[in-house]
Amino acid sequence: MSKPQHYDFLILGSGESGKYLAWTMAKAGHRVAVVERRWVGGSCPNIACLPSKNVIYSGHVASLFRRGQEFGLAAGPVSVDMAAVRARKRKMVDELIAVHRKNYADSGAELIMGEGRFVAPRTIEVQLQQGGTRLLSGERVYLNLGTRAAIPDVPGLRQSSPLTHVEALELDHVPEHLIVLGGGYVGLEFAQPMRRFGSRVTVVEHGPQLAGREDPDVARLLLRRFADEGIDVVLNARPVKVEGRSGDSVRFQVHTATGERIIEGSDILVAAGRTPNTQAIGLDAAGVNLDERGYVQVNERLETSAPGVWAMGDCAGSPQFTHVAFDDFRVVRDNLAGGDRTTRDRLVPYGMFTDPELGRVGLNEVAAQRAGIAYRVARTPMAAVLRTRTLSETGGFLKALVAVDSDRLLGFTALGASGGEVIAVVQTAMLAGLPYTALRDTIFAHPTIAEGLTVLFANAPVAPTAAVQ
Ligand SMILES: Cc1cc2nc3c(=O)[nH]c(=O)nc-3n(C[C@H](O)[C@H](O)[C@H](O)COP(=O)(O)OP(=O)(O)OC[C@H]3O[C@@H](n4cnc5c(N)ncnc54)[C@H](O)[C@@H]3O)c2cc1C
Ligand SMILES: NC(=O)c1ccc[n+]([C@@H]2O[C@H](COP(=O)([O-])OP(=O)(O)OC[C@H]3O[C@@H](n4cnc5c(N)ncnc54)[C@H](O)[C@@H]3O)[C@@H](O)[C@H]2O)c1
Repeated sequence: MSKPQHYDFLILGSGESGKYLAWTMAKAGHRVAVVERRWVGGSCPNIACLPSKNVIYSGHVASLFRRGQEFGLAAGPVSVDMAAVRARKRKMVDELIAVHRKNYADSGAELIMGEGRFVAPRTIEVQLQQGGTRLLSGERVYLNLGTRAAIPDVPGLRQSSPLTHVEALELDHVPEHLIVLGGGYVGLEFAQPMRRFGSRVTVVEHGPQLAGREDPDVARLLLRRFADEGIDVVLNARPVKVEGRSGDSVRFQVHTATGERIIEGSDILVAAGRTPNTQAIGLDAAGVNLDERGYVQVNERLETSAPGVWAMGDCAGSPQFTHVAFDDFRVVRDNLAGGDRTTRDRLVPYGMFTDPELGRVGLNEVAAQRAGIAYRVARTPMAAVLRTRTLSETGGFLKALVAVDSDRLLGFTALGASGGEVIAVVQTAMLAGLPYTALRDTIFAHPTIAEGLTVLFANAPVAPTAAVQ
């Protein structure tokens, strides 16, 4: 083996955690290299969070266009130009990539475009994008490998060349009939805008409800809203087989509680969870152990089984959100500076960018019941939050869980206009250890969605009389 080029920090994958670590350490004067095979800045700005929210917003505008008369606007027939939707998304992504490249240049961190593979402990061979190879070693090595769409083992599915979120974000036409496999985050965030662009959409979910980790009242409302928009949802569906080719025509056979069902569509989108990018990159040669699902095994300081090697973000089994990957960076950064920061007991908020939008922080009812934690519930319909009247977006509700033996906030769910924003208020109160009464008695600006918290908490939360249905 030729002699590797040595770095103080060698980072495999330029995702959320890796890029911030690279920029921070390079600015502090360290010699830093980041190896990235495709996406400058990782998934979030290129193929995940930000482009999907960009396209979702175009879908929202399409829905407002259709509702134009309701707002006193005489709208003609709506036509959707998917190539223009894509162009707007691409422009945003290009601008974000430029910002990333500038951050690399300004910080002095070296970005090496190519596929990395371990050939020895803390030593990576890179198949360079422009051809050739480079051998690199690191005093400290960080894995920020991310995940990719999992393709369930359904006969014919892989052969049908299904869309994943990557290809779905690059469509230049509206699919005639999109079948979405999976009713979780990705499935729901794609199903609704595609419907709003004019596609027929069928969501096939093998669980008993949409958004499986959420309370049934959240799932029911989303189901009703999807039905109102003309999205067909098949629950408790066991995929049997797929025939045909996505982009042309597909025939999807599913087994449901009421018997076999054939769904004929033009395209199929796989949104059924994630697979970590940890295979065939020599992690065994590096002494890095994986767990039974293929994620890198780490302790709460994100140290792997190999000395001098850390893992961060999705590939380390952290909750799969960009804000969590960012916090993984902060854990590593602070410990490098001599701190003692861990991933334990993090208060992780969630936002699902459906319409109505879902925001959640802390416990919901199913999680509290599963953990055997007693709680009281405060609940108010979004229609009682006056701002929603001004928007004609009155669907949804606010729901808070409060301890039984104190006024401590246990969790908060907002399903409705700005649901992903208003949770930040409750999250901050939870972090500060404030009782719910502090929010009840705060003067919030009128008319804002946050003002709804005073409405929500105006009446003392009550203990649930029965398990949530
Ligand atoms: C459609 C979609 C929408 C999402 N929306 C949101 C959202 O709104 N909010 C939110 O918080 N989260 C969202 N997520 C989740 C979020 O995108 C991920 O949790 C986050 O991007 C994970 O960041 P990461 O740094 O762990 O990995 P990534 O950003 O995936 O970075 C890993 C990088 O490593 C590179 N890589 C992998 N292997 C190698 C190798 N061998 N050599 C070189 N490079 C390699 C990959 O190319 C990639 O760029 C969404 C996910 C999807 C799929
Ligand atoms: N707004 C956001 O923050 C956001 C958006 C998109 C993705 N994400 C992250 O990415 C992760 C992955 O998203 P996802 O939607 O792929 O996964 P997910 O776990 O959220 O949902 C997958 C869904 O597919 C279903 N499913 C799995 N296999 C199936 C099969 N064979 N047949 C039918 N249904 C099947 C599951 O029951 C589940 O409901 C999310 O969990 C989340 O962490 C976040």
